[in-house]
Amino acid sequence: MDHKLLYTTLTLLVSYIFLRCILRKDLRDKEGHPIPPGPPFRFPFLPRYPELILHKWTKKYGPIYSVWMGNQLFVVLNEPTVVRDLLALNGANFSSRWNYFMKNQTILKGGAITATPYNDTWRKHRRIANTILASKAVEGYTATLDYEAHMLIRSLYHETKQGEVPVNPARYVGRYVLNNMLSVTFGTRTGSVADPLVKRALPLGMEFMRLTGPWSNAVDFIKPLQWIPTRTRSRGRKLRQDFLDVYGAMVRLVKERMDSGEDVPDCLVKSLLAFEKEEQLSWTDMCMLTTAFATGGSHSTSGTIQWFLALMPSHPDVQTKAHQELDRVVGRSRWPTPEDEPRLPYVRAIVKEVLRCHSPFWMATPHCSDADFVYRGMYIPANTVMMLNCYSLHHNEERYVDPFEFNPDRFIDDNLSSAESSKQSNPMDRDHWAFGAGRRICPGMPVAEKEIFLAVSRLLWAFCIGAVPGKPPCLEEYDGNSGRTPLPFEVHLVPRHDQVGAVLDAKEEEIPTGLVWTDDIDFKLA
Ligand code: HEM
Repeated sequence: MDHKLLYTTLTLLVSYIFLRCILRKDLRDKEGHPIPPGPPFRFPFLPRYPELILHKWTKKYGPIYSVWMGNQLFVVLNEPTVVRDLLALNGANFSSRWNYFMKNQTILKGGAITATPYNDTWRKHRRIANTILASKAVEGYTATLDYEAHMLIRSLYHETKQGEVPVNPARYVGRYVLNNMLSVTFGTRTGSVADPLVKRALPLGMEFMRLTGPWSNAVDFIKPLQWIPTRTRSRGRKLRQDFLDVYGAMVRLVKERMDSGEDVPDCLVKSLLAFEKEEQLSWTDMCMLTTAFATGGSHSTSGTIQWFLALMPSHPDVQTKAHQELDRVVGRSRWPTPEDEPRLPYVRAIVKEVLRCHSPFWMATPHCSDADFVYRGMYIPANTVMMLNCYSLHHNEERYVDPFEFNPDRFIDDNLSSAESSKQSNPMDRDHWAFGAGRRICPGMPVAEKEIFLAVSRLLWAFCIGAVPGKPPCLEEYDGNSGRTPLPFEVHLVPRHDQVGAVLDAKEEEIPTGLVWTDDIDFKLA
């Protein structure tokens, strides 16, 4: 073979390999059904704010399309009927999880419910979560949620010196939802934003959201990168250890309280310890299940309340309407209670609109298919990642008039809870998709909605929420790759009327029975 021929052959070979690496693969099943259409290239990761490029593809390729991430096929679902048909009606096939390197293999190692494949272990863990989080069980936590919402508003009122000093609400809101989750999970709470557990637990949640974007880590899609000891991989391993240390110490504490004969309030760990043998729960199972509640349940809810606070300064008209409703229904001599919820349709509508406009997860949590499937003449192979594209679903012009406008009025006649709404037969009638879909739908919906309602209604009852001059909260960019929270911002919380202080301080409420202050406890944090 002369040099020229060798050179040409090598060039052709390299070009062939290169093109195989960057061009999409056209898969078909035995009957010739093609995979859903999609962009012509493969990607090692998608750039920051992937929802923007995905939405452009929705406009181009329609209600269902496919994307190759390295050698892994993703199918993106953008229209309510398609989501219903695949994730709900064919849930037996589309309820597993893909084995992401960072989230599923490194940090959660297939645990914490959310990373568990669709199998008997998932069924067992999900049953436990459903029991703790069912609407009926949530009634039992109402006194705690009520108390924590009061403490949230009161600490904001005093620590901002009645509206004089602007505040970054992240720590306050973070502690509010963390305390709720600590009560539900461990039967305990923290005493102040300076508590070591607040300082330790909130950053762990943030680190998890930064490390686990469904599109953002090249290491998830390019296998050889998984063998290299990168900084990201070390961060993932450290985070797992931190989860085990922090929440392991908390589980141990509940066990000690129970062993010493203390009457620990009903909580997740109490149930886990009761079912430990019967359900064959390992120590790691228990630590990871509590991590799912304390981290997954806190960050998402806190993000939603922070988005609400970030949105309000640029929507004085919305605040005025909410204030009028609150004055009419609740008055100024008391604050709104959980019982007021059905009579505050505009406040409820604000909560739904925040979840639509600023879902804490634009891509929910991806599902995965177990077996080959054909839908509308398109082939979806086994082990395909099924992506619920909340961004496109929430900006669908057919479902929402002026979808990019923040307009709570669109939900004014919607008196269903999110859990009820998700069960409607016409998927176009569902309020929003922030809690996911199908068999893996968020089991925390009832408690999350109650927490958000209490915080939002009381913030509106107590304050006019305004921007710091020259520093409006940013509504376009955000922090996190899977869960998203606003970039750090400050607001002025100006008491709305002269009875706010008197009502907030009227009585020193008692901590709901059995909850102990963590200040008094040696947490043995590693
Ligand atoms: C605004 C608040 C919340 C939002 C937006 C939210 C959203 C989600 C989403 C999108 C999923 C994935 C659903 C799917 O795979 O289709 C999920 C799963 C989950 N959520 Fe939530 N969530 C919130 C609050 C909570 C709370 C308060 C808890 C617990 C107390 C919780 C516990 C869970 C668990 C355990 C899963 C895993 C379910 C499974 O894989 O079977 N979430 N959530």
